[in-house]
Amino acid sequence: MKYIEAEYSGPLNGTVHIPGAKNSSLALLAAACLADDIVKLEGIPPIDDVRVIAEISRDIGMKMTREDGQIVMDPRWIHSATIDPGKASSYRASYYFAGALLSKFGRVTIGFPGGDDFVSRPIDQHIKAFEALGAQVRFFKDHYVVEAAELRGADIYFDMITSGATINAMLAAVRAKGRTRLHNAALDPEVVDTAAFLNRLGARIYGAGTPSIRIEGVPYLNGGTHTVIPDRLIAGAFLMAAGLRGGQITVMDVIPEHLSAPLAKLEEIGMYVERGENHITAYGTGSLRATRIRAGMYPGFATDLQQPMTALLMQAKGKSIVTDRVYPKRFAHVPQLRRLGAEIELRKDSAFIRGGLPLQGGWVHATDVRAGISLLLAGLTAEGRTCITGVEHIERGYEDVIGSFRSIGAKLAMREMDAQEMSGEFLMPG
Ligand SMILES: CC(=O)N[C@H]1[C@@H](OP(=O)(O)OP(=O)(O)OC[C@H]2O[C@@H](n3ccc(=O)[nH]c3=O)[C@H](O)[C@@H]2O)O[C@H](CO)[C@@H](O)[C@@H]1O
Ligand SMILES: C=C(OP(=O)(O)O)C(=O)O
Repeated sequence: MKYIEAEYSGPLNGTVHIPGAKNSSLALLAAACLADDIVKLEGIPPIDDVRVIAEISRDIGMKMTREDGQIVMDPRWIHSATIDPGKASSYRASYYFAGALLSKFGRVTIGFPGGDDFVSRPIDQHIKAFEALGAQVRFFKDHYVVEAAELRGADIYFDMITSGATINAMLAAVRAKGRTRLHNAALDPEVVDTAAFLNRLGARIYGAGTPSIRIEGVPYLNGGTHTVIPDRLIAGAFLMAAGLRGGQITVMDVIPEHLSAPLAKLEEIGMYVERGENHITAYGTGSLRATRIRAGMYPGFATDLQQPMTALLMQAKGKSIVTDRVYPKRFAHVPQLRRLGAEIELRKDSAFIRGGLPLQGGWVHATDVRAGISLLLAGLTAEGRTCITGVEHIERGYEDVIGSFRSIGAKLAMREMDAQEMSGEFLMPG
């Protein structure tokens, strides 16, 4: 079994090129099914979730190849809208295949979504959107079936702001008959990116990035080329790393506006942030102030950044509080951080952090991609060796986590467990 070994590293300094966004890529790759000709996508990261999509694409007859850094998708020969339950449940965004295949096939059979486990991740709003457009949805043990003889435009009111259901409703409505209006839509950059991509193929989506999106159905979509937006979550975590020990990190090829809320927090706790046109530099000043984080939907502080932020706030003297309004139970990283000596209490859906305490290396387990990054950052500030298992979760979102952090001076290595380590002595649950 693989694990990441992290050692105390001192200030981190350097420049990191930020890859295309995982969460946008997963939507765009499924959205390519809607086209009637070849689609080329630039900047899709070669991460594990994308490898699963390549397998699904092969199963349904969509040719997917990587040529000169572009992903080329040929949706003209798709012959099946049945997605293997095992593959669907090995990542979260498989649900986009339901929205993307429905208008062409009238019936999609697909396994339940997997992905990071935050206690509860319902898909009722996706189902509500499909039903509003005229589909019937039936549930079975390990899969569900979405069926619609014809999709007709409708008004859809989301009960809460959800990026996944907003994108999925757009995918289903693009080739529906007539006008669809999405109310209380998510504002996330990934929603805007998916709409921009579909519009490039000939879709008519208006208002993406606002709470009201209007979609005028079209009978077909052309091929085309699109570049995925940069990964704001990877960028955010690197910028936080600059604050750990007073370093200086520049993230290149980003859209600084996508990170407004986290950057404001970094400044609030005493870091210095310089915003360029397509880059951001964060400077750690060596002393951090405690603060209050309330993770919320975009443009709020991203739930996917509260875990690396927690690792950073462990370095800020005083009491910080982190609350997650999107996933109130998303604190699986906390018991693991405690194993390194962190004093963090979980009360009423908030983490109360007593910062400024020394950390001591140990064995910890990453239960999801951002928890893994949180543990990695903490490991870089702990005395001795921190060993992080659950690497497969981190690799769902990062192409080369070791290489990219090493390029800024982090002492990290990928290791294989030896016989003694495999005996389980080090793998006690949190
Ligand atoms: C692949 C992908 O893009 N994943 C991201 C996406 O997940 P995902 O698309 O699953 O998250 P959503 O934006 O849909 O979820 C937002 C909130 O709505 C709730 N909800 C959502 C759908 C639904 O049918 N019913 C419902 O109650 C969720 O429980 C959550 O509280 O957005 C999350 C919130 O920014 C991020 O943490 C994930 O990294
Ligand atoms: C929650 C995340 O991913 P997913 O929705 O794919 O599980 C994440 O990227 O932090």
